[in-house]
Amino acid sequence: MNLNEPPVIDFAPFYANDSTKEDLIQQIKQACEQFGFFQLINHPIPTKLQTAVLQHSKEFFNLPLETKEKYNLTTDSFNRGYERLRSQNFDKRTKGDLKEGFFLGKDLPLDDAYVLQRRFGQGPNKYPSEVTDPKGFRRVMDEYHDAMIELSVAIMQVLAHTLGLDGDAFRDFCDHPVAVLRLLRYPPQEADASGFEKGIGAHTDFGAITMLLQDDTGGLQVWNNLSSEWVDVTPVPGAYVVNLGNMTMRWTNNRYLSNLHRVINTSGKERFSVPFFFSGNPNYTIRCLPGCEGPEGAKYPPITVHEWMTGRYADTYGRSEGAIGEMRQTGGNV
Ligand SMILES: O=C(O)CCC(=O)C(=O)O
Ligand SMILES: [Fe+2]
Repeated sequence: MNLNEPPVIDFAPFYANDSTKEDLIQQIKQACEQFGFFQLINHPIPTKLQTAVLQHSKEFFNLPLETKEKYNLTTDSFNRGYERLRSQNFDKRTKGDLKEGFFLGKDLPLDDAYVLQRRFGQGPNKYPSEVTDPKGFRRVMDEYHDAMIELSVAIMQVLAHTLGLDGDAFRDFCDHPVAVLRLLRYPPQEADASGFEKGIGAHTDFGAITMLLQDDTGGLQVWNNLSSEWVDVTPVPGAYVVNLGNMTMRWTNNRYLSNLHRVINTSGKERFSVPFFFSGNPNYTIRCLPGCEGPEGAKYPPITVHEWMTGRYADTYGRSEGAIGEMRQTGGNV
């Protein structure tokens, strides 16, 4: 059976641990093969926490530009903080993506072993002090980050099952992971915008899985390989849009798709979304999984998470060794 758009899947059977779990595994497997995208409902993240994240995000983006710029992520090499409008560019025909962002991760002290080793994405957060409740902002973001790591581990267990592996096959990958929370705001596109203008140009994600919370505005689209067209990922209140990143494609030798997606916000109002990128332990080596080789063997050489992520960011953001350049040249995030 072919799907017209990524399916909405009930995650409750994961916790029920009864015969319905096998059905859940099969639904996710099919979605991974056809779209590399699905939506998850009945997951354990409380609606109240999701609402609080979106509210704090909105409040931060409402601050004056010069205040937001104080937290610019280019002031250090930890990849945390504010990313101004049009910083990233996934479509060279435009002046850059029509979105602004704010990156958060696990808030690690400077003497953490991974931070000292300058492992990718490890470091301290930046927290804005100009929002009305700075402590609340920090508490909510930290709590949400922890909860999203737990959900990521659960989804990685299901992915292992879909591939006929033990539930803990990705245990080492899930330890001390690179996990990035990205608050995003998309202003409405101008009515006279060029046909190329995008909130975020077509790209694939770098990590293992992304779990995206979106408001009810709409505008996210995914490529349907079977019908060769963009299809909407229709907002479902409280649901997570889960998509597979490049690492999962490498693990499975292309059995699972790391699929192209983009955002075009023609709604006439601003759109908020919050992707969470789960990219695993920086020292873990991604290699073709047992049973995925096929007759021609592995298509991709082994690579560590640190090397992969550093390379992908350098390609698409023009950064290297922590020095941050202009984020203009990009060949897409594939
Ligand atoms: O905002 C969205 O809906 C998509 C964001 C996205 O694809 C990304 O940040 O990689
Ligand atoms: Fe993405």
